[in-house]
Amino acid sequence: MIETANLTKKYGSFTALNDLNLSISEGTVFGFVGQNGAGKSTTFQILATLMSPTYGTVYIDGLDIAKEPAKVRRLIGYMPDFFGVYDQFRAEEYLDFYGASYGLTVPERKEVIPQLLELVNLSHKRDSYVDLLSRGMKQRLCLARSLIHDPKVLILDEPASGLDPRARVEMREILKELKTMGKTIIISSHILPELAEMCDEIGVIDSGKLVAQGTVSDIQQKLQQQKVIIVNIKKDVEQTVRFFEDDPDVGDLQVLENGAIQFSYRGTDESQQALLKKAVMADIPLLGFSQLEKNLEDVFMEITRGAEEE
Ligand SMILES: Nc1ncnc2c1ncn2[C@@H]1O[C@H](COP(=O)(O)OP(=O)(O)OP(=O)(O)O)[C@@H](O)[C@H]1O
Repeated sequence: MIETANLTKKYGSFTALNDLNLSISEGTVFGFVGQNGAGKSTTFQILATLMSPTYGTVYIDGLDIAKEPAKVRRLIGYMPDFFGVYDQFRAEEYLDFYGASYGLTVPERKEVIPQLLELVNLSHKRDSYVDLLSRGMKQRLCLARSLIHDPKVLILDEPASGLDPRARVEMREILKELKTMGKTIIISSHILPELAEMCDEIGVIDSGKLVAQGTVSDIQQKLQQQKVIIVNIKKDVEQTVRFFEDDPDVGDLQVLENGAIQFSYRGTDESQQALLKKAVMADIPLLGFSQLEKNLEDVFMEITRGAEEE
């Protein structure tokens, strides 16, 4: 549904996007994650036909966005990260204004606007002035606005930013509903765990490059090839350190304050099993031998740091 090839954007001599290749199939909720300044908004503005790339192509539903931008705009709903709301409008009027600008007739608007207000839980605020709505409500209204012409594809730039946990959960529930309606959704955030909960696939962008793409578990697995092992012992620290240091797959070994030994391990699951067996046979007084689970935030920090060091 969304295909980018070698997408590159330069601002003067600064490269904000560097050969970005994305492939997002229909009905997918795709999370686009990266730190501040990674290139998320730049990508989204290009996808939304608001900015031209310096180089590269984008196809949305088979249409080349450079050649048929008007058709593409009918297909997409875009929610920018900063949105101006027209404060003098009430919520319902605001949607009516956008509906009219998309060419919806009065009867069409009368039908669709109550449905959208219901979808984003704002039916009770239909007559409230937009500037009196809370941040979360404004964000939901903006989402409703991006849906007014029933687009197939939604491009949502940090829709959950600045929301409190409750408002984030509400936003997540709405996105789930949109997914069941068959929409293809690309959504950005700088918080990986937040996206992981609601997305089928994740792309990680760093300094304008896509550094990882796949399902959340794919990415986690890929990044956990270098494991961290913790060995708990109460005695024979030196002998234990020597034993593990002898293994070629062990690195960065250190004795922690609580006396446990920690090291990184490059071997396979099978060789890890063999190492544990060998330790038991060698009478190492093991109390514990465990693999440190990295959480998603650790994983994200690791990949983005990795790209910086290249
Ligand atoms: N109009 C512009 N002129 C020059 N540089 C720009 C312009 N717009 C963005 N940049 C730079 O391009 C890089 C990518 O910016 P972009 O807004 O796409 O990042 P982002 O991932 O959306 O960040 P954030 O999470 O902070 O919104 C940044 O270094 C930014 O400073």
